[in-house]
Amino acid sequence: MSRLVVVSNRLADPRKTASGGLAVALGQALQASGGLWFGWSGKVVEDGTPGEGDVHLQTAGPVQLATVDLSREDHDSYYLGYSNGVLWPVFHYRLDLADFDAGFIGGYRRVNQMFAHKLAALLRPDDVIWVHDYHLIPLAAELRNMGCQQRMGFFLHIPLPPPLILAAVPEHEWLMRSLFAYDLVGFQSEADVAHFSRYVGTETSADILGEHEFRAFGKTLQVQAFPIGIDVDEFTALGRGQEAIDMYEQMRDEYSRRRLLLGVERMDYSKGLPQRIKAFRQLLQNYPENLGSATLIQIAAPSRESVDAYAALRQELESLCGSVNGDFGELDWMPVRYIHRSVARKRLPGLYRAASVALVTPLRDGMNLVAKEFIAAQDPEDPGVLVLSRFAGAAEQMRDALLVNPYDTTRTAETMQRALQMPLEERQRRHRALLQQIREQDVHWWRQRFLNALNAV
Ligand SMILES: O=P(O)(O)OC[C@H]1O[C@H](O[C@H]2O[C@H](CO)[C@@H](O)[C@H](O)[C@H]2O)[C@H](O)[C@@H](O)[C@@H]1O
Ligand SMILES: O=c1ccn([C@@H]2O[C@H](COP(=O)(O)OP(=O)(O)O)[C@@H](O)[C@H]2O)c(=O)[nH]1
Repeated sequence: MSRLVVVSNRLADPRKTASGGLAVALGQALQASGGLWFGWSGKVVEDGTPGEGDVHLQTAGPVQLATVDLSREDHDSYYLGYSNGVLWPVFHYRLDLADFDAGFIGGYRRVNQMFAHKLAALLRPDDVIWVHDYHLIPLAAELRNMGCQQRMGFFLHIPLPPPLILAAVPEHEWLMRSLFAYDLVGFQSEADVAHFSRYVGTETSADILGEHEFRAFGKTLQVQAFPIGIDVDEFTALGRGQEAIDMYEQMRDEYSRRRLLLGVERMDYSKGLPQRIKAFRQLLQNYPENLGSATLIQIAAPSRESVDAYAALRQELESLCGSVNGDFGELDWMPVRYIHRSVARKRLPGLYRAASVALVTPLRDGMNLVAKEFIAAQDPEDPGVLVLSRFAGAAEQMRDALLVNPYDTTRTAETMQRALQMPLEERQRRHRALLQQIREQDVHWWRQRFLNALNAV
């Protein structure tokens, strides 16, 4: 049987809990199949030489980890600069936040070439290679240049924007052409597939052979939606752990007289945090019965803090939380509990279970695994309600959540109120349907479907 080789910028020891959706999901997927996981070690070498980095090999259960260090210059131009300063904002429709510094692309190409070079030395002829995310779009093209002929698939964890937005990236043609070095490209949603198809139709001379098949640059490419899921059983088991139980009991006691609304994410402008706080303010203003009761716990885990847009977001969010607390808080009640730290994944199920309402309201999100984890953590007899942005990839699957447009503050506040007031029978019915959905399309289903499609090419 072929060995699975997974390549991603971010990786984590699959035996330990990780934060960040990609590392969590790939850890779970690889734990099941075994194989090699190749990526950045997370280490930055201050005086390292650009384009060079040591490879560290480590065995973690059925998975072999191969990680590469990055020099400071490579980290800043490839990871912070091009990946998170250009591709991330543009792919999340935020042209206003993109920093099109011409210096970044050199680092992006250099690191992709270095990854290809280091990875090629570890490959076997019958390996199946699965590359992940926007950091590594040109990796297959680099591997092919070096003569690698293995099957290669690519999965984009973030959204693909419509062609006219994508075209704002100066190197868009090169990036999209690079995708044709893969045998299969997967996106999170049907909307992303439609954007790819429109791009190919309007910006290239490719032939559209079918809904999922494109031919260009002498190569045929399969493209499909593969919405990522979670390991529901693993997450349920995490919920039975002592850390989660302690967290649940602590929250339940503290909020026995109050209603808890919860937001959990990385501090990222794609997650719609300021808009959420504004909607929560309106909830307190328009529905005064919530005063002294409704409490929003907002976990905003630090992320990519050296990118300017992230530092600005932090300031804006802290000022909004402060003003809601100043205007509405009482000596014995603060409406917003904002925490700029990550919560260990082991404790999260307890926090989710204690919440009456989860607010998952990104302005744009590839998928959003928190939405799925929240459903997995609920007590089916007395479940909380999921308020979900229609702009999260998860909204294509999770139709029984309360879907909102996070830009529409008044309606989002109205939906928060509806969630807080939802009768038990409706909560149970919606939760049942959502739980069934996340069970059917879980992380194992995602991995199997992608790999089956890749093997069938
Ligand atoms: O690695 P970081 O820069 O610290 O960022 C964390 C990850 O963020 C993004 O996650 C995405 O993948 C999730 C799983 O498919 C998906 O649910 C979410 O909507 C995406 O935003 C990013 O795509 C990853 O590469 C990062 O590792
Ligand atoms: O304080 C935190 C915040 C997030 N997470 C985890 O990080 C992942 C976030 O994934 P998601 O797809 O929601 O968003 P991303 O951060 O990948 O954009 C989820 O598994 C969360 O449980 C965590 O463990 N602690």
